[in-house]
Amino acid sequence: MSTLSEAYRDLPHHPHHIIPLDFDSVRTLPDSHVWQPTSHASESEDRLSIPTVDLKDPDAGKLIGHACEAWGAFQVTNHDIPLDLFHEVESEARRLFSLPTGQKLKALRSPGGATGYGLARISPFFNKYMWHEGFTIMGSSIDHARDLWPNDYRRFCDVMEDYQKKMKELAVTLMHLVLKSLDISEEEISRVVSAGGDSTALQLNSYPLCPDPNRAMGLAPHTDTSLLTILHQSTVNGLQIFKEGVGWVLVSPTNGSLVVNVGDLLHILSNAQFRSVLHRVVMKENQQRLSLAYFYCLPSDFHISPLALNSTQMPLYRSVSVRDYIGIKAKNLEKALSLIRI
Ligand SMILES: C=C1C[C@]23C[C@@]1(O)CC[C@H]2[C@@]12CCC[C@@](C)(C(=O)O1)[C@H]2[C@@H]3C(=O)O
Ligand SMILES: O=C(O)CCC(=O)C(=O)O
Ligand SMILES: [Fe+2]
Repeated sequence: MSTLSEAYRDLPHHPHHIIPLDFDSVRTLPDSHVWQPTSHASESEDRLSIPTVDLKDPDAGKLIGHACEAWGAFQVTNHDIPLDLFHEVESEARRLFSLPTGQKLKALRSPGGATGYGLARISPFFNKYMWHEGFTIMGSSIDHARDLWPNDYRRFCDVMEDYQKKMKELAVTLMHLVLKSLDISEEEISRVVSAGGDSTALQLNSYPLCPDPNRAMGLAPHTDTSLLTILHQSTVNGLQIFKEGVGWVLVSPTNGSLVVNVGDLLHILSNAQFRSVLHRVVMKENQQRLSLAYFYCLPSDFHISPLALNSTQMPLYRSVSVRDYIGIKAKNLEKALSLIRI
């Protein structure tokens, strides 16, 4: 099996698109980080929100299916992940992002690497920089953590491992419900879900305090490449998802609930019945914002094609390896799905 990180090895980034700004040293927003003002759904539409699904509801599978079809996203409650764990991960993430820039750069993602400290991978597609720094973990974080805290890395690694373990269990539960709602056979469900187990990533996102939040962009519009993404947001607003016919809709953090997004791989697998959701992070508040995004993906040598087809449906996408899809998306951020359309 080929790990997910292998897929990024031949897609090196220029250091300009890896090294974040020294956010602590700037007093005004540099021109390189100034974006056009962002549009927003109207106030009445702003009251719209993505569906919330109680995981203990006997109808959870059906409700998740409807949410994925209508929104490509939902919030999940009653997931049994203790609130304390979110607080511990947030506290370790804060410890990391509050290190001096020179120290954080010791864990910088290498040009062909997938893990470590740096800008979002989508950075090269935009002519302005985002007000964002990230830290990507795939399994153990020991190598980077040792570089950051030579004598004090254990706690960070343990907390991140514990969180990834809990997230994986939740992702497996959600994947079973999602795929069942698509009427995919048990055999196919097991094949997909078991392949996903070792191809996951945890992204710690920080949106530092910004001198001019209205002209900055936290994270530019994108869809995730994953099957599913499970997101925890700190108490600060900023995440918006795009709903056709409505516009950008705010997803406010609610204590303990997690946001689940449909990613491109599930979009392909479901033959576009569940569409990967466009989302972004805007900087409206005068506070640092943190989020934890867990990506449930597939190994790079997995060949993905539409599975949810009845006898009258034609596949909309050709079969493609995850490695090739990531390669296509690395060159064409927005058009990747249309480039594999039959
Ligand atoms: C598994 C992954 C998804 C991701 C690329 C990555 O290897 C780890 C970082 C992820 C992230 C987080 C911020 C947004 C995003 C588009 C990016 O630039 O890096 C996603 C990537 C993705 O979904 O393609
Ligand atoms: O910070 C957020 O709320 C969203 C993060 C995100 O979209 C991502 O990591 O892919
Ligand atoms: Fe995302």
